[in-house]
Amino acid sequence: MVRTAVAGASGYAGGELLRLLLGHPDVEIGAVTAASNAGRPVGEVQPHLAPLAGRVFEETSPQVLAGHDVVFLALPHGQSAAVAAELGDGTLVIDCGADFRLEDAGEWERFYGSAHAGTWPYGLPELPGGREALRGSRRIAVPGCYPTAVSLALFPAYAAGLAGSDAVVVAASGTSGAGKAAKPHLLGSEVMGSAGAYGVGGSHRHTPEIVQNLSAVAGRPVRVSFTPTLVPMPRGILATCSAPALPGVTAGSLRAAYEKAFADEPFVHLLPEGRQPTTGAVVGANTALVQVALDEAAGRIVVVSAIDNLTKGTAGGAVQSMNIALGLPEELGLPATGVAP
Ligand SMILES: NC(=O)C1=CN([C@@H]2O[C@H](COP(=O)(O)OP(=O)(O)OC[C@H]3O[C@@H](n4cnc5c(N)ncnc54)[C@H](OP(=O)(O)O)[C@@H]3O)[C@@H](O)[C@H]2O)C=CC1
Ligand SMILES: CC(=O)N[C@@H](CCC(=O)OP(=O)(O)O)C(=O)O
Repeated sequence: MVRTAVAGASGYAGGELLRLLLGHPDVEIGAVTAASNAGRPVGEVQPHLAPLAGRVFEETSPQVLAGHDVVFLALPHGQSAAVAAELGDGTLVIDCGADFRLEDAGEWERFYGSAHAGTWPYGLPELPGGREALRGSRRIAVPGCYPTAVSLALFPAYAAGLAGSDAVVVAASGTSGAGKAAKPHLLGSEVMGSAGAYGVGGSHRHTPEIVQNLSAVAGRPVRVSFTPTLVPMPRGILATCSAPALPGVTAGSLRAAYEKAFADEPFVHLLPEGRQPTTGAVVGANTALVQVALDEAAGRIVVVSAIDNLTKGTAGGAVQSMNIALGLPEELGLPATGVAP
């Protein structure tokens, strides 16, 4: 059995990690740690995790996290590096935060306003070369939830050389993407029955991560205009992405590129023509649904993807990457089906 610990287990990402780890046949759950909730029973804070109800959150410290095969970090940005530094190379550390995702230190400093901690292998196995980067790794940076939805949607077009360099993305997210901590704009009375944009004008910190992924696949710089929006639902991201269609691209060649890219992917499904992804269909699933179309009049490739931000967008992606790093079957313990209605 693989002995795991979850730091930040009282939060949304930590709670989703625990839900998935409870269903993983090769895993046992060791330490579950928190900050302000340390000392409280898990059942009080995460009532959906009934099998762990009697456990108590411990403090997040190197001593508590020592002695595990795998440590998942689901901590606020900037907290991971100090914790990871205390965990030796014998431990697989999987960071759900942003600290180790970006390769460009300048971009990190520009968007996060602090010193760059470094770069770890990136936990999006579906990207070209993604699995190879993770096998045997002892450190993994889990992608941001928007970059997961957007990169899965657009990388096949860039990998096949079908798309020009200017991508435009508008993505809607459920409120759990913002974490559990109380924030005025997330009050029920502010969010219910209302949708709005934020991080407009290229200022959202996921922009450089999306640029990094698509540029690596394209082999040239890709510019991305990314606008996130907040919509009144607890979970889910719906990303509507477009890029110029290069000369000669047809609806047939585009669809063929996407069919090829996802043919062997256990968790990414290209929907039959005419059906569109919905977030409701992936709630609780480690699945991305994708549809692609050619807008001939506009000369643009349009791709829509849907994920659950907490599952494929965070915790599911983290467990999938753990499986690959440890040489376990990639799909082990991961739900591919959603909860409906
Ligand atoms: N929510 C999402 O969809 C996604 C989240 N992530 C990433 O996952 C990480 C966690 O996010 P999320 O679960 O949403 O956030 P939450 O606010 O829901 O949870 C944060 C967790 O971190 C703990 N914590 C807070 N401050 C500290 C500290 N100084 N030291 C140690 N622990 C601390 C909290 O403990 P306590 O509550 O006990 O104070 C809680 O367990 C973030 O880095 C986020 O970027 C990544 C992708 C998507
Ligand atoms: C709705 C909402 O607020 N979403 C978050 C993104 C969540 C996520 O993936 O972010 P990390 O980079 O923090 O891991 C945001 O826009 O900041």
